[in-house]
Amino acid sequence: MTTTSPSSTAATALPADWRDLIALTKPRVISLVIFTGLCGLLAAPGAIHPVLGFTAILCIAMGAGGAAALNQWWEADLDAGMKRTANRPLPQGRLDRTTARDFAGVLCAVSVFLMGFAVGWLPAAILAVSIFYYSVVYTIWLKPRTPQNIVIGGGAGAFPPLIGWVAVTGHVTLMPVLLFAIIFFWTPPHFWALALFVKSDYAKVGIPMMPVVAGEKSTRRQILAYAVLLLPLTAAPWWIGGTGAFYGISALVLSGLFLLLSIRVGLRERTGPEDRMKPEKQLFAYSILYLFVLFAALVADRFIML
Ligand code: HEM
Ligand SMILES: CC(C)=CCC/C(C)=C/CC/C(C)=C/COP(=O)(O)OP(=O)(O)O
Repeated sequence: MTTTSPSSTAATALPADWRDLIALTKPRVISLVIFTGLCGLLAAPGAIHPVLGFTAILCIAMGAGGAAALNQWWEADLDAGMKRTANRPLPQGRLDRTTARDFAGVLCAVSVFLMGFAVGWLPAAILAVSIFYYSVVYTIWLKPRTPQNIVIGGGAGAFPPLIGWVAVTGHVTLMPVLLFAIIFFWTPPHFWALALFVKSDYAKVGIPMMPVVAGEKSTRRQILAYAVLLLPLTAAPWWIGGTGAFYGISALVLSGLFLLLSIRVGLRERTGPEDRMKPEKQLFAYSILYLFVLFAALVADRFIML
């Protein structure tokens, strides 16, 4: 993919600004990715030397940032066509594509090798899989092809707590798999709530997101189905004895509210223009707060149980 606008050609001569490099890593989105990775590390049974723990989180941050940068490098032309993404550094021509690609490649490579040499090759392998999953499986393969792109692609952002956990314990058990599953099944309602109110953007650039292909009604029902599933799934770590009641009750309350907001979105039949979709915007905003607080409760519970 090449950026062809005259303004971007002129801008390739400019030195890369560090703020644009940071923007390439989608810092706001990956803040939650890093947080869930940190929570996986802190909730795992056992201990890790603080320097190694810090290194593991740094590697997750670099890997997630590098994968997000690869995503933006690949999608520069698509991003240029959508209102939400048109101001990014590549479509604006503030950064040249080669710099972006090299920056992304270095971040990804350093994250995997540093994780491998300093922390362990199992967390490094899972990190490599998640980078590949986001930048190739989701971005290149699934996203332009199927409305199930984020259902299958949801795996990409679900790995960090598993990586954090395995960095401490050295092996995969049911608990970190449950943490993976929680994020995996959280992703569709998180994203489709947003997709409902930016549907026209995706339609314009031909990305087959669920509301564009299956329509609003079907998307709303599917959001509701995932929210129903999240209620028992988020409580499962408590039921299997992996956490105490503090986490279990927090999960039920948080997921109960998630379900209520999803019912409001899921059962809505008539909607106005995209800028009037208040319940959808509220569900999207809450989805982010929800995951932050749920994972914070997991860690708090571990310290309560000690
Ligand atoms: C395939 C999976 C996912 C898709 C398609 C997706 C999509 C999106 C999109 C399009 C946005 C708007 C961002 C923007 O305008 O730049 C967003 C926001 C966000 N996402 Fe996701 N997301 C996914 C998974 C995740 C995961 C796994 C996490 C964290 C665990 C996450 C955390 C966030 C956060 C924190 C924001 C808000 C960023 C802000 O405040 O600007 N997302 N997501
Ligand atoms: C450790 C590791 C590699 C984790 C992967 C982390 C990661 C950044 C996961 C979230 C996936 C994500 C931000 C999708 C955004 O969708 P999009 O890319 O379709 O959004 P856009 O339209 O805003 O570009």
